[in-house]
Amino acid sequence: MSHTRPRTERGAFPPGTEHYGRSFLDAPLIWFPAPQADRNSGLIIAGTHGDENSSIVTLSCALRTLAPELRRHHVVLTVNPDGCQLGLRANARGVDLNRNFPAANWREGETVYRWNSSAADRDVVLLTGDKPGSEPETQALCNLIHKLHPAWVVSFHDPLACIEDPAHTALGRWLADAFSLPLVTSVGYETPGSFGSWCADLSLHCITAEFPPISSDEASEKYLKAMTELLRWEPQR
Ligand SMILES: C[C@H](N)C(=O)N[C@H](CCC(=O)O)C(=O)O
Ligand SMILES: N[C@H](CCC[C@H](N)C(=O)O)C(=O)O
Ligand SMILES: [Zn+2]
Repeated sequence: MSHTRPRTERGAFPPGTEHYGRSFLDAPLIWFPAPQADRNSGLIIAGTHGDENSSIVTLSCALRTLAPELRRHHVVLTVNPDGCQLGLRANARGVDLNRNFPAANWREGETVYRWNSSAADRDVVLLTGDKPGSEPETQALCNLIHKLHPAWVVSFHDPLACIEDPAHTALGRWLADAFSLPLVTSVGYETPGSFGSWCADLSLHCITAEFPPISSDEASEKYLKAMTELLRWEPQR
């Protein structure tokens, strides 16, 4: 039996999508439960930053490529659908969701990011939210994780071109090899109130996978095999 659907049948998602809340602008927050779920199932997320499209598209392509009954891990393609619709890093309220998680290190006020990969400085200002976990997209993802108890989470971003796995695990090494990206213990700057900070407070293993600055078109070719294998990854026995 083939592990993949023929290309002609990859236009539509397999059935079985569920909703876990609504965005600020009332878009559905969608997740894709794993047909092969068990206590080892992880959660794969993308689109926390709505302007980081290449991993969203590649993860979508992988979901439509793998024979659905073989998927072991749950997926959220787009944590921040309003940001995607508006072409924003932030959500529709100007909050960087990856600085809004109710982690012990959450900081009130503003945060900054780089305009694009050519920019030397992080000088574009966003908000961190009125309080930890103030945003509906953040709250809904936290609730989904409390319900699912995933064994691990892989969170896709771009364009820093690395696999950040502070815990040095087999999955981190596998990702670095499969995506041909360097394995690091930190992205190299502080991210208070980030998803990874919140996971660390919960002792939930979180790996951040940062694509390089690459188009969705190129990423869907270069990384489709690795992303499809990630959806059914299991540790070597
Ligand atoms: C260049 C891009 N707009 C950006 O902001 N890059 C990083 C953050 C990357 C990410 O959130 O995945 C930055 O340097 O702030
Ligand atoms: N480029 C991402 C890095 C996230 C780092 C990760 N360790 C996390 O805590 O989510 C950001 O600036 O939001
Ligand atoms: Zn990002």
